[in-house]
Amino acid sequence: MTFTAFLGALDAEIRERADWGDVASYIPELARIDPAQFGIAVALADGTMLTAGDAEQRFSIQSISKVFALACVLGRIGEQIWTRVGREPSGARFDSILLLEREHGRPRNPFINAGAIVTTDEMLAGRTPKDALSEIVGFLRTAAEDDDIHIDKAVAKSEAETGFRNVALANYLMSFGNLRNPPEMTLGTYFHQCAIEMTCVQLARAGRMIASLPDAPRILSAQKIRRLNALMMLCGHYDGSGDFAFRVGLPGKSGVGGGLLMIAPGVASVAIWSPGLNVYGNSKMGTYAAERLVQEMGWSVFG
Ligand SMILES: NC(=O)CC[C@H](N)C(=O)O
Repeated sequence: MTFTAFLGALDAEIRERADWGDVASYIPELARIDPAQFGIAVALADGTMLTAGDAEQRFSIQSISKVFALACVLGRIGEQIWTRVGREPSGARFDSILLLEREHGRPRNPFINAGAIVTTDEMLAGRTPKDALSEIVGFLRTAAEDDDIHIDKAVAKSEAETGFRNVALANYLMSFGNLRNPPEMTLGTYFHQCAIEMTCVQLARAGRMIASLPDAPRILSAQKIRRLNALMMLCGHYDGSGDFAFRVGLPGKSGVGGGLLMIAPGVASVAIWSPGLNVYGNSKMGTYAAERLVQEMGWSVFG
């Protein structure tokens, strides 16, 4: 079977299934989305892009934005970010507040909400929310070589109205002196960053630089690429990170909009979208598709 035929068969198989998982209900704009959708785009080292299903459908990238925000901050202040946020798996839900008290307001890693709020706060150093957001969106446009990438303001507004846990996290960070800007300013920026929408094709293109594909724009140093991959492998799926490594064996980052960016270093950048989520808040069918794809292609970094 050719690679394209495999992706088509995977799409057809998934569409037969009834267990899509549940869409994120705590963000009303995301709660309205039909979970029975699936798209996949694979950018390969030879420059080809293979797709199946709803690969051209825009979706809310949500926490996948955390990888690109971190890449911006690493470019801006480098190692200093690690004084404010750790780089260990949390073993807790993406929006958990539990460890923050015990660890004196230093979030475990930049891919859980508390850590990403700190990263966004750092993006705001010396600039307006508008400028910080322009930098993140601009970074994604450069990485994808596609200017048609935008923020869905309705999703940002929707989350701002109901994101009470993030409000709690930001205030808690502030109480430990680990937030420099007013919580509402940092959160407003964070909600807009999470509300960036992209298609699977755009996201797979943006991921090419993290996969070190030859045709990717050279924006990140080799060391930063290694570190982003390490963090994605260990922390990219919250308390489901171990399960993802066990089942799939590649660095990845999920978002509560049902998106999944997965990196086969030197080989491929893969974006998958299916909005129904599993118990960890990661795409249910997306994770299944990732597992099937990696098995078929033998892409696990563990051989
Ligand atoms: N897991 C996610 O994608 C979480 C992102 C979402 N904007 C939140 O903060 O809750």
